[in-house]
Amino acid sequence: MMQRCLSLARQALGKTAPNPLVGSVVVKDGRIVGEGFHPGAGQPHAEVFALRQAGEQARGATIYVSLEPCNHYGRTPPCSEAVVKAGVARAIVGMVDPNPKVAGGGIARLREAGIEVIVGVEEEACRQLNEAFIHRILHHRPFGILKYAMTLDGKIATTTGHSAWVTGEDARKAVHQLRSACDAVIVGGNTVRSDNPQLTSHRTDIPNPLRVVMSRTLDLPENARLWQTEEAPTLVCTEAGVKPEFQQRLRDLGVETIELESVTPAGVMELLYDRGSLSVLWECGGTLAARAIADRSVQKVIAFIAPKIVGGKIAPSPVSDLGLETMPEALNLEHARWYAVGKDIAIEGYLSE
Ligand SMILES: Nc1nc(O)c(N)c(N[C@@H]2O[C@H](COP(=O)(O)O)[C@@H](O)[C@H]2O)n1
Ligand SMILES: [Zn+2]
Repeated sequence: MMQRCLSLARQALGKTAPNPLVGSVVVKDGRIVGEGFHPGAGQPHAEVFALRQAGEQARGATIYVSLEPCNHYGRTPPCSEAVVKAGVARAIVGMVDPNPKVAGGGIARLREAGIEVIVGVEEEACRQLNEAFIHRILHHRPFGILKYAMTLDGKIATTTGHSAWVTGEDARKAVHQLRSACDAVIVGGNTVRSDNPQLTSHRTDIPNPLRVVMSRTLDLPENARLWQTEEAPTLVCTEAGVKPEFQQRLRDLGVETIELESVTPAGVMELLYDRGSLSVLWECGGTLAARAIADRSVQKVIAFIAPKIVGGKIAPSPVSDLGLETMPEALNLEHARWYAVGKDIAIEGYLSE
């Protein structure tokens, strides 16, 4: 049943920021009588949909929910009260809500009302689904994911800068899916000039992230595909007073421009936090990736590795200088795992906090 909650919750991937992904199921006499998920901020929570569908059958039933029911008035009233009012006998909760406004209060309220509560069922899977929400709540920053595709000899392009395509079709589709699950995707000016990317999900049935370009100099092409594709919003971050006429031309094309005091990864992550982002995908080149890692704007790394070799002394690699001199200084990914994606493999893991 908790797995069912998780797959319901996933239906809203990329749509709930700054809220978590949550699914809920109401079970009576071994049969599902109600289910729901949280579709997005401002809309009812998962439990409310599941209880609504269950109606009178919720009385004496068991409710499963992947995140502790909330116990506060936010954009919506507390779910704990809705669960109590519905006369549910038992609640099975995936994980405690790290939001300080909840943090065990929802569970305490249910117990106080005489409801039996079991906490921590499929907890690992529940935590993983909401890793970005947990990070955002605890660190007041979006969760940063660095994604890159490289050859077996660690290059993201040839010595001439040619990079289309390092990996095969399956890995590219996986990246489109990943973009759709994130709230923003960031590149630097170099990537716009060299790759001219679209940075969309390339599908109409899944969401697109906000596309963010970091460029101190605004040395960017007038006809980049980013300004010519309207299916996703675009934000260009630059410094005060840089190329005002070019900024105006971008705005005329529907691109938002913003002047920051300093265009650093941490500065842009702060801006995206203020705008409610949960997860941010870094799809940049090696120089910006190194800066993002150095200022702790990357929490997770997903590397796609293609079984091909390009060689070349000056061919670019996915992360440039981190100032490390010996192998023991290397950043080891925690909880690393690998899996096949078509003919390529993906390795992912977490940078320690
Ligand atoms: N248990 C649970 N189910 C859901 O479907 C949810 N969206 C949440 N979210 C928690 O409540 C906070 C948001 O509240 P509002 O949508 O503003 O009313 C969010 O931060 C979570 O703590 N919980
Ligand atoms: Zn709620």
